[in-house]
Amino acid sequence: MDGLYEAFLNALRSISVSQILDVVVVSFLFFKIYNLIKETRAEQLLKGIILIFFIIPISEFFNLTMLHWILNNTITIGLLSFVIIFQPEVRRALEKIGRTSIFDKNVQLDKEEKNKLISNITDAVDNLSLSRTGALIMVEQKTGLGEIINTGTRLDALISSSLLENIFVVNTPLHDGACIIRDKRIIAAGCFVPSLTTNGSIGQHLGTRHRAAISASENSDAIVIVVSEETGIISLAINGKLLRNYNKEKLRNVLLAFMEKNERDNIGVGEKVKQWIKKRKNS
Ligand SMILES: Nc1ncnc2c1ncn2[C@@H]1O[C@H](COP(=O)(O)OP(=O)(O)OP(=O)(O)O)[C@@H](O)[C@H]1O
Repeated sequence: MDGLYEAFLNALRSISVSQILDVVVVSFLFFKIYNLIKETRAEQLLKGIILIFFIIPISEFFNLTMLHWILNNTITIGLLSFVIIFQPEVRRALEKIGRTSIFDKNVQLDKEEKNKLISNITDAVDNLSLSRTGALIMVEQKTGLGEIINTGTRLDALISSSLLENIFVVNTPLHDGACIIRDKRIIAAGCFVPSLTTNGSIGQHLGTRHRAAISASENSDAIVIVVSEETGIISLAINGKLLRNYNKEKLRNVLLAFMEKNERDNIGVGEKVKQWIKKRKNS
């Protein structure tokens, strides 16, 4: 027993700081990668690939030559197909990594400004829905929407519900396409979203406006609001998912929750430390 204990201690002593660091960094990376793709189509496939990684050494240990050969080749082809099939998810994940702030802090609206912005949006969207006027509104978050903005007409006007409503009046020059909101301003209108979603699970009854909204939310962290011209239904596209049947109150709550979540996610380490110290002082 003493020998075993001694051997255990020796094994512990032989672990270097760099090895511990190595394990911590790799675990952190795996955790981050999993977080990036969880709840996407890629999650199941990645779980499968990880499972195969564990089975490979077992098949080698038991000398199961054919299984070992098949699994080895599956891994190579699987990783390649993963990148090809899940190109939108991989792209979104890489963009998310690019958005991760370490020291920078986003310009944040104060509570009053945020409430005013949300009221302007929800008032306009509610009226557009009642009058069955089709609309596509993108609220920019951390991903810059410059590419989309450049396809439309720049307005750079302080947001108001009446201006937002006016943009989508049928047969006016800017009503077709998307309107982009950045901070408290309507930056552009009549913008073209360069792709439509290829997600096969979207209902056939949804046309190009809704598909463009989902695509925009697949490729950015923007909050995208759609009003259907046909039904007046208000939908939200966020992170590649379309959430249907919103009313004014529900939309207000969700917009507030998402904006606050994004703010929390986007603050830099410096700010997080400051908040932690403040919390400790107050407790
Ligand atoms: N790629 C795009 N970028 C921006 N706006 C788009 C894009 N594709 C379509 N739209 C907008 O959607 C309108 C067409 O909507 P369509 O009827 O095809 O979609 P829908 O999802 O069925 O919406 P609705 O329920 O309002 O009819 C276009 O006139 C245009 O304003």
